[in-house]
Amino acid sequence: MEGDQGVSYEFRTYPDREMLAMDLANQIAGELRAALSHQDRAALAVPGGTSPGPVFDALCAADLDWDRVDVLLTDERWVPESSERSNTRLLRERLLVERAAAARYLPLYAEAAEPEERLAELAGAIAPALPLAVVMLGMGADMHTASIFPGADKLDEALHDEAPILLPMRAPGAPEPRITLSAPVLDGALKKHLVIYGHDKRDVLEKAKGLAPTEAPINAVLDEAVVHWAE
Ligand SMILES: O=C1O[C@H](COP(=O)(O)O)[C@@H](O)[C@H](O)[C@H]1O
Repeated sequence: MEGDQGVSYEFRTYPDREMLAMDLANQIAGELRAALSHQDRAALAVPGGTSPGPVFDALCAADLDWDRVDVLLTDERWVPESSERSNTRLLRERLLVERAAAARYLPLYAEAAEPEERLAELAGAIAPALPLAVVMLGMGADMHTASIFPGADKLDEALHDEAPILLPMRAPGAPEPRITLSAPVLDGALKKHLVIYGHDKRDVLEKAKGLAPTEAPINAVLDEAVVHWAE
């Protein structure tokens, strides 16, 4: 296990991204099966961005009771699904296909100019699905995870122990408003996986060690997680 200051995680290195994607998809499928063996439904939260696509490609074919799985994003850019920047679009194209098409999708976006207009309604649909059985996370070069960015307007609220399920978020590095699951919801998942590729992100994770979550939001969700890394 690596980490410090109360944040301890396992770091797994893979020979390449393909192996990482296959192995992680198998692990997540196994964790969902295990959850479904003792509960009616299980929730899986997944990131958007550039990293998760290959894992989705493998996971969508997993043999499990997808009709008892709730799938949601860890965060969304406040853009319609027609946008290239929509995380929902990625999910629909690469995860909610094949066997996984039977899963129930809990959206983080609904048509409105600003996330605040639909926040209560979206959070209300997610509440019964919690706690998450499994969360897969990504991390940006600025140490953000989901849409919990350093310097964001609602950073403190999102990190707070009593944070609501969902928060709208605006940050200097994010071109559009965001909506994100809060840190306690992400951290409360029974199984947590972080996927990162390349030496730059490995260095970023190393530099995050010892930093407060306000500087390195990834530290708010990393304890007891498994980090999956390939070049
Ligand atoms: O904007 C986002 O960025 C992070 C990291 O994305 P990546 O492309 O560097 O993997 C992602 O985890 C998050 O879901 C997404 O909205």
